[in-house]
Amino acid sequence: MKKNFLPISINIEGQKILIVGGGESAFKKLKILQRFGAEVEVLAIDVSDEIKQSGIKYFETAYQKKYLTGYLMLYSCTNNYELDKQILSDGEKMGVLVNIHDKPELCQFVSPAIYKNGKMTVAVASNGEDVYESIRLRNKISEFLTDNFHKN
Ligand SMILES: C[C@@]1(CC(=O)O)C2=NC(=C\c3[nH]c(c(CCC(=O)O)c3CC(=O)O)Cc3[nH]c(c(CC(=O)O)c3CCC(=O)O)/C=C3\N/C(=C\2)[C@@H](CCC(=O)O)[C@]3(C)CC(=O)O)/[C@H]1CCC(=O)O
Ligand SMILES: NC(=O)c1ccc[n+]([C@@H]2O[C@H](COP(=O)([O-])OP(=O)(O)OC[C@H]3O[C@@H](n4cnc5c(N)ncnc54)[C@H](O)[C@@H]3O)[C@@H](O)[C@H]2O)c1
Repeated sequence: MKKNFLPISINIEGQKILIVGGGESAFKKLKILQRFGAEVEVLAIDVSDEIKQSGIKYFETAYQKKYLTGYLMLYSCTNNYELDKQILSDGEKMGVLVNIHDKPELCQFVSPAIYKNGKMTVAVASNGEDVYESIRLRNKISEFLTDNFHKN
């Protein structure tokens, strides 16, 4: 079924967010979420050293549905498509919003390309259909704003 993603801004200051998967993609996602004040936790069979050293709470274990309790939302960055399908189904049942990294067909929400400067945020998205165009447009906007308004 065709998806229609509504762009909204959610307050995640102090909210618990779970990342399933502990590799490079999970680390990138962690950095973005921390910029917005979330209390991020990571659950994965193997958690990378850079995630361990970032000081966040992590669980080095295999995913199970019971671990979803208490989270506002969840980002899955695993390397297992069947597991990702299961996580989406579990999230829907448990009332946890699910994003499966780079898999729009398994996402309840998608992440836009962001330019953030103080309280102002510009978010560019393509309804999950053309991420490279989102990144290109964000970069153009970012250059324009930096040149015209945010010169140091
Ligand atoms: C904007 C950003 C936000 C973020 O992730 O926070 C984001 N992707 C980012 C980066 C990025 N994504 C990809 C690469 C190349 C990596 C590589 O190949 O090495 C890089 C570059 C990189 O990693 O540097 C590949 C990719 N991504 C998706 C697919 C599948 C597909 O499109 O079908 C494919 C494979 C495409 C192909 O077939 O080639 C899907 C999604 N990516 C989205 C968001 C959502 C759509 C948003 C929208 O509506 O436009 C959506 C639908 C789901 C989601 O993940 O939420 C972040 C910008 C970081 C920044 O610069 O700030
Ligand atoms: N690395 C990138 O830059 C990149 C770029 C584009 C797309 N992707 C996609 O993003 C996803 C993740 O990429 P990555 O490079 O971070 O992968 P990775 O292989 O480094 O990490 C996968 C993580 O999933 C965990 N995992 C697997 N099965 C699990 C289970 N049952 N329970 C708990 N944890 C489990 C592993 O322990 C590991 O920490 C993949 O689908 C990949 O195709 C990654």
